[in-house]
Amino acid sequence: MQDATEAPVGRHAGYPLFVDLEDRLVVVIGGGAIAEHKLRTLLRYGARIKIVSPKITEGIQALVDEGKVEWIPRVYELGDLAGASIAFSVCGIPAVDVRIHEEARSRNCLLNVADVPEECDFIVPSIVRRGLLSIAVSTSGAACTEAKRIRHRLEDDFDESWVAYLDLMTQVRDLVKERISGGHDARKPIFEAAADAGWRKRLAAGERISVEDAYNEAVALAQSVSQTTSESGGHASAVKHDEPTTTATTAGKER
Ligand SMILES: C[C@@]1(CC(=O)O)C2=NC(=C\c3[nH]c(c(CCC(=O)O)c3CC(=O)O)Cc3[nH]c(c(CC(=O)O)c3CCC(=O)O)/C=C3\N/C(=C\2)[C@@H](CCC(=O)O)[C@]3(C)CC(=O)O)/[C@H]1CCC(=O)O
Ligand SMILES: NC(=O)c1ccc[n+]([C@@H]2O[C@H](COP(=O)([O-])OP(=O)(O)OC[C@H]3O[C@@H](n4cnc5c(N)ncnc54)[C@H](O)[C@@H]3O)[C@@H](O)[C@H]2O)c1
Repeated sequence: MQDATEAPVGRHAGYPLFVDLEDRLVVVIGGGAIAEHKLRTLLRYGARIKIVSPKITEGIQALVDEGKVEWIPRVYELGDLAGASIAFSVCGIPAVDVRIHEEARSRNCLLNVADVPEECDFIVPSIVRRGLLSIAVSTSGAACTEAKRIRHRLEDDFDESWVAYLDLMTQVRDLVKERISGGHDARKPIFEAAADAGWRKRLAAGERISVEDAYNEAVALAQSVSQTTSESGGHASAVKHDEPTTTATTAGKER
C-alpha cells in the first residue's frame, strides 16, 4: 500500500509552511469580526498591517488608535495590495473578491479569501501554540469544524509544559552545536538522548534543570546508549567532545 504521506494531495490541499511575517506588510480588505480575528493572530506574528475598509469594528478601531494597525477608511481600490507579502479579503462581496484576486495574481501576492477555498492561494489553519511549538491543522477546506475539534484534542495532549521544555531543548541544542565536533552524525545521538531524558515531565513536576546539567546528562546518556549498542555488536560511534564535561546526573528514559 502507498504511504499516506506520499500519496498525491487533493484539491485545495496547501503545501504547509511556517512563514516569518516579522515586519512584512499584510493587507486586509474588510473590517468586520472575521477581519478582527485574522488581525489579532497576524499581530502576534509581528506583521505590519494595513486595513482597507469603509467601516471597522470597535476592536479594530482600538488597534488603530494604539498605532498597531494602519486604516485606510474607504472601499478597496486597485493598487491597495502594493508592497504586500500576503493579503486577506474578508469583505464578503464576491465581485470585489474577483478584483482583489486579479490584483494579487498580477503582483505575485498570496491571497486568502475567507470562506472561499477556490479563491484562496493559501488557507488559514487552526493553530495550537505552546511557546516555540506550533501545530497547524488543516482539512484542506473540507471541514473547519473538524479542524477546530482536532485543535482542541491537540491542546489537551500538548499542554503548557511544552513552553519551558522547548526553551531548555533549544539552549541545549545550541550548546551541542557549539561543543560537539564531527558534524550531524556526532550530534544526532545527543539530540536523541536529550529527547529521551524526560525533561518535560520533570520540569512540569517542579524540578529545576540548568542548561549545563541538561547538556551533561544528554551527553552521558548518549554515551551509555553508544556503549550498549557497541557491546551488542552495533555500529554506534562514541561521542566526541571539543571540551571536557562533568559527569551527568540521573538520566530517566521516560518522556
Ligand atoms: C481553521 C479556521 C482558521 C481561521 O479562520 O482562523 C478556518 N475556519 C475556522 C472556523 C470556521 N469557519 C466556518 C465555520 C462554521 C462551520 C462550518 O461552516 O463548518 C467554522 C467553525 C467555527 O467557527 O466554529 C465557516 C467556513 N469556513 C470556510 C467555509 C467555506 C467552505 O467550507 O467552503 C465556511 C462556510 C461554510 C458554509 O457555507 O456554511 C472555509 C475555510 N475556513 C478555513 C479556516 C479554511 C479551511 C481550514 C481547513 O483546511 O480546515 C477555509 C477553506 C478558508 C479560510 O478561511 O482560510 C477556523 C477554526 C479556528 C479554530 O481553531 O477555532
Ligand atoms: N473563516 C471563518 O471562520 C468565517 C466565519 C464566518 C464568516 N466568514 C466570512 O468572512 C467574511 C467577512 O465576515 P464578517 O462577519 O467579518 O462580515 P462583515 O459584513 O461584518 O464585514 C465585512 C466588512 O467588509 C467591509 N467592506 C464591504 N465592502 C467593502 C469593499 N468594497 N472594500 C473594503 N471593505 C469592504 C465592511 O465595511 C465590513 O467592515 C464573509 O465573507 C464571511 O462569509 C468566515
